[in-house]
Amino acid sequence: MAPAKRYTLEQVAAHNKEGDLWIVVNNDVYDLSRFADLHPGGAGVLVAPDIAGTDCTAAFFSLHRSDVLAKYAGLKIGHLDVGPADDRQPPYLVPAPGALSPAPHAEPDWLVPSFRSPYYAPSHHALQQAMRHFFDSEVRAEARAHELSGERPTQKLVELMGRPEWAIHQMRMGPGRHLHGLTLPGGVRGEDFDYFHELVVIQEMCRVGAPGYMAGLQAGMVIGLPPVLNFGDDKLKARILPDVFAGKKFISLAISEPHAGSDVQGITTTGTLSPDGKHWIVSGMKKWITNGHFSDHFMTAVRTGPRSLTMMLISRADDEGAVDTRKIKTSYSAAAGTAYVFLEKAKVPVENVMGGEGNGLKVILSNFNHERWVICCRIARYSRLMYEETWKWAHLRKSQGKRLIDHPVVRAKLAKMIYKIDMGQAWLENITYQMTHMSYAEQSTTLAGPMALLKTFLSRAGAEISSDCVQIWGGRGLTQGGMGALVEQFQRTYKVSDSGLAVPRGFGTVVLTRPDTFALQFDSILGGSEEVLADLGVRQAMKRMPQAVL
Ligand code: HEM
Repeated sequence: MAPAKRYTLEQVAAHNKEGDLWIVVNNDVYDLSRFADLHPGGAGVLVAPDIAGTDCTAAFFSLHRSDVLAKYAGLKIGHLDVGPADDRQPPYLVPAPGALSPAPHAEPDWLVPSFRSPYYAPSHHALQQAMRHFFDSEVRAEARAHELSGERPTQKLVELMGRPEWAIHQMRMGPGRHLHGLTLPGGVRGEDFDYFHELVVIQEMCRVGAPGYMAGLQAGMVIGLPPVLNFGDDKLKARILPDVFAGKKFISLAISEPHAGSDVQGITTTGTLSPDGKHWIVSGMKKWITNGHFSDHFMTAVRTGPRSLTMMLISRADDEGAVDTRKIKTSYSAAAGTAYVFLEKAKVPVENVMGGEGNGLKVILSNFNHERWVICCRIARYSRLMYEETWKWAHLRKSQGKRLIDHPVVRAKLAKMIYKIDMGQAWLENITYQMTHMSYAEQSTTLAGPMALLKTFLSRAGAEISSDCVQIWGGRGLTQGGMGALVEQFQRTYKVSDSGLAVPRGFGTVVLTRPDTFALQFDSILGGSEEVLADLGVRQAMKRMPQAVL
């Protein structure tokens, strides 16, 4: 490759008018002669005397994200000649794909070079590096574009994630036999994959900063597939798992309904056994089904008797025409494919029943702790990303002659963000450590309360961080795209992270009201999640209280 051309500032200055317009940004020279009329910020700003033909790096970075330079790399014609090669360090640091952020507190402590952690081994670091590189270079650009446009993730990308060398869909299902025999990114042995590895995958995904798009990227699988893994027989697993893990087929969890969003007892989707006993005939309607619009399979809660709820796998291909879906408009990105699912006498083979007839509640509840933990990993990382965005912005943006960071009121808000994100991550890692050392049954009894309180804390902290970020960003925190894009998205979508996978599917919190009945509360739509989960945490603690303590 020929060496890039080098220009002096004097040479650049000669191109300073409409039709012949060069500028310097971060030691690179751009020819904007033909782009000026297409510039989203207008041509006028570019031909202004303090911009045209000058090094306008500071002005540029106070108005654009560094992604803009990557997207418009074709406008670059060479480098600024700044003397000996050793001096050519650009004024603004744009981290390369895969790099750690140099901004303080932008990474959890275990990734800060001078910090030590008892939880993470070399294999966690190796996986983190591989995941960071993958998501920065393969996913970020598509994710941010589709978050705005509402397009679902491309099939090409979903299949790339499913390739054996990445196995990302498999890793998102957590530790287990489905990973055995695999060599995972970073050289991690499938048998060694633990909850900290899973945490790494989830948190690296979140860093891309596109919550609706990320929901479109197999979130339905994360909540819809566990019953197949935990209750499906070998034949069913062999039929369903390979294509889902390869990213060729999609699965959703289909529980919530328009009339029974918060109360599973009210589920009206009904199944009756066919006269030959070979099929369930299922009719009804589901709502808020994440990925539903493009899913091939639906893990569906079906009423099979007055007091009997049964989970069954309903596939479009099993009864073409009996399963239909329609997209629902949401406040988060349409990329999530949130949908209605209509079932019209769908014929479901009896072998597709999960965990036995009438055991639907057991199947649903079996994944609740894990699902809440996944949500905690997500909110913790999204909140940190919002802090990072705002911290960097506070250094770029000037107001009243000072940078925002030089105002005590802004620093006070950043301080609150930092202690919340670092506390949340530390608590999350402690709980994750307990998970790696407990049996599933032990986790259910011992960790349900702490997990509920952790999620309450993280979702409350996320709401407060989002609000403080918008205050600092001002109007840019309220307009889509551009500098404040991530903060704007988060204030509009953190309820999705808050209740995570629960909002789209309609349930978040299980409240055991009587031993034989239960209600599932919407997590954040009705605003009850924090209160309900906090109460669950306290009630779980009450169970552990001896009869009398003086
Ligand atoms: C390589 C050169 C440039 C490219 C490729 C570029 C591209 C863009 C793009 C894509 C946007 C839309 C918002 C976003 O995605 O961030 C934008 C907005 C804007 N640009 Fe540029 N731009 C360049 C240089 C400049 C320069 C030198 C200035 C003058 C200081 C400028 C001023 C603006 C303004 C005022 C906006 C609107 C910002 C807002 O809505 O807050 N641009 N530019």
